[in-house]
Order: sequence, then structure tokens, then C-alpha cells
Amino acid sequence: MSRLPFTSLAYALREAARIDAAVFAGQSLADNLLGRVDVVARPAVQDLVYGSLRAFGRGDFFLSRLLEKPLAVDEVRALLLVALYRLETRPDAAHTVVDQAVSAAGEILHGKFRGLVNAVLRSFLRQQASLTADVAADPVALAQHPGWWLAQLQAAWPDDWQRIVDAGNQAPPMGLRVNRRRISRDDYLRQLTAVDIGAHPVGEDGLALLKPQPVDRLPGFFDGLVSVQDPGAQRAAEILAPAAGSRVLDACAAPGGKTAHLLERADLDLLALDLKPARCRRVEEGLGRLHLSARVEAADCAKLDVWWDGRPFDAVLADVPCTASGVVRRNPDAKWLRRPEDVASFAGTQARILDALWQVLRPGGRLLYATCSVFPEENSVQVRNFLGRQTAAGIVHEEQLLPDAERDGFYYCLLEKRA
Ligand SMILES: C[S@@+](CC[C@H](N)C(=O)[O-])C[C@H]1O[C@@H](n2cnc3c(N)ncnc32)[C@H](O)[C@@H]1O
Repeated sequence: MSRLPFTSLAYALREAARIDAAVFAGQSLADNLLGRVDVVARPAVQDLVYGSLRAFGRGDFFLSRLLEKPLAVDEVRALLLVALYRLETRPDAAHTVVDQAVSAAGEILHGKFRGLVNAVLRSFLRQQASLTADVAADPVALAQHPGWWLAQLQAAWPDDWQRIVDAGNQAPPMGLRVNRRRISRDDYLRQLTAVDIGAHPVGEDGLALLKPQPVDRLPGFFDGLVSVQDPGAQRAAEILAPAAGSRVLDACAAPGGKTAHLLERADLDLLALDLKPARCRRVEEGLGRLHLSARVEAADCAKLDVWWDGRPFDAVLADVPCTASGVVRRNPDAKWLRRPEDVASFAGTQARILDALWQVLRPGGRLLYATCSVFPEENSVQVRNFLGRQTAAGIVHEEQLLPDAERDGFYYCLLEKRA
């Protein structure tokens, strides 16, 4: 239990270091690592964690220059990374940051590393100008992405990779999806304007907020007028667009953003599957808030003998698990946790899912294959390989969104099964 006041920067630095260290040990931010942090400090800790992980390539470079030998204690190393991030983003408060980081170090291993934390951070401040200049010569520090990841981006997107990297290093924008069953987008925009929240329309149901907001500031959020969803993710329902009355499978549904969007746009007989029961509950909660209904089941969608009753579907959404290389700004831990061999491993899983789901689609039906990746092996290459295996499949529509100021990176391919 921390003895630091919850409102202090020292507490925030200490907690952020604990979370970063858990990430370096292999845990994902998606495992609710922020949940243990006192609610008062959560926004500050979140900023430190996400910011320091986005900038990890840079912080790691600084530490390699500032430490005489590698630091064996992960939490102290994480504390230094978090403090370096804060020093770079709040140069006006440098001395406070150092003092508070030393206090935070007092909570780790009986304060054994207080002196080291103090010395390293002060040394950084003395050498900041030259160290910062040296970043230009180190590709990983400069791009803040692992070397193998950069190489994949450069090979796939020779003209756009820098733009993708830059987008990945920004804090993400916040997008909304207006529940068209409850209110028109224009009317909702007026409600936002009335509470001084700036936004503009994107896509068919989306709004891009000028500044991220806590959901309790969004008019009617808890009554289901609106949901938080990136406009890039909203393309799924726009592209698949099943007709009212269709029998639809959302095969990898949790947390349920695309399920809900499909149901807001048409009355459907929809089955939502997800591998993980806990994640299925999130789908149900989301549908409950929006007053929508679907059958939700926990199952491996590729194991047809477990969940399929043999009745074919008119439309299938296969929003498959992927590297999430199109959304690194939202999951900055992922780029450091992934290994190069993960791309082929995801591609293998995706192919298995795609082959299985193709069997549940009726002749003439449409399947939308989707990822939030920008790696071709998971996207265009995956689909070309699939077309080689399934001669009755044809592409109706294909698009690759690269992450930009308004939308995350997504890949969509709408496939039709020839009758
Ligand atoms: C990209 S996310 C889906 C996001 C979701 N469609 C949305 O818009 O909110 C992928 C999901 O697939 C699930 N998943 C992974 N493998 C699966 C499988 N074999 N069968 C069903 N779900 C699976 C994961 O648990 C995860 O929730």
C-alpha cells in the first residue's frame, strides 16, 4: 500500500512505473492494469503510462546513454522512463519532477535506488540538449517503434510509413457514433454544441470530437444516445450494411461496438460470438445501454461443431484478432510486446477463422473480413491467399484505412459467395 498522497505526482509516477513494469514483464494494458490505481490519480497515471509507452524507444535510448550498466530492477527502470517522459513533456516543472520521482523511488525496495534515480534524472537535465540531438541518429528512438515493426511499415508503405508512425505516436482522437434509432446526428451535434463540446461529422453516423471528453460529459450517453467508437471502426456496418430481417453472424464481437452499430442501423436476427465469456458480458452491457438485443454466446467461432446449428447466415462480420498495428496510439504497449513472428501467427489464426466462417455463409451471402492492422500479411495478402483456396469467393469492396487525425487504421474486404 502506497504511503504517498493520491494527489501527488510522486504517487502517479510510482503507479505508472508499476504498470509499465508489468507491461515489460509481458502483461497487456487491456488487462485493466489501471484498475488498481486510486480514481483521483487515474487520469494522471493514464497519461504517464500511455505517454511513456508511446515514447519508450526514446526513453530507452536515453537510459542506454545515462546508465553505466543495465538496471536489473524493472520497476526502477520503469520509474526512470516515466520520469523522463514527464521531464520532456513538462520542462517548466523539471525540478519538481525530479524531487517527486525520488520520493516515488522511496517506495520501491526500501528506497535503495533513490540516489540512482536522482543522479540519472539530474544527469539527463544537464545533457538534455545533446542527448535530444543524438536521437536523430537512432531510428528506433526517433520513430518510437521497434526496428522490425518499422521495417514492415517501410516495406508495405514506402510513401506513407512516416505518416503511419507519426499517427502512432500521437494521443488518439475521440470519435462518437450517434445512435440513429434514438436521435439524428444533426440533433445530437446541436446537443454537443449546447454544452460547449466541439465536433464535426465523419462517415454516416460518426462525429469527431475536437477534444477527448469523459463520457459523463456527453449528453444522453447513459441513456444510449451515443457511443464512443472510432469512425474507422464504423466503416464495418457501413460496408456490410445487411438488409433488415437478415440473419447475421458477428463472429468476433467483443466488446461489441460493431455489433451495436449493425443493430442500430437495421432490425437483424443477430448472433454475436466471442471466445472469452468475460468479453461477451461487455457486449451484453453495451447492448443493454443502447436498448438493443442480440443472441450473445461464448465460443470459438472456428469450431463450427460447437456453436453452429447448420442454418446459413446472410451476412457475416469477421473482425478477426490481429496485431492491432493500425491502432498503436490506443495500445502503445502492443508494439513493444509483439514479436516479429506474431504477424505470421495472427495470419494463421485469421486464415483458420476465415475458412471456417465461409462455410456458414449462404450462397449469395456476404462476409466482411476486417482487421485493425496495416500489415499486408493480415490484410490484402491474407485475402489473396483465401481467394486461392475458395474459388466461389469474389471481392465486392476492399479498403485500407491508414491512421490519420480522424480515423484509426483498419482494413476491410467485403467478399461475396457466388451462388
Ligand atoms: C478485434 S476484436 C473485435 C472487436 C469488436 N468487433 C468490436 O467492434 O467491438 C477481436 C475479438 O475476437 C475475439 N476472438 C479471438 N479469437 C476468437 C475466436 N476464435 N472466436 C471468437 N472470437 C475470437 C477476441 O476475444 C476479441 O474480443
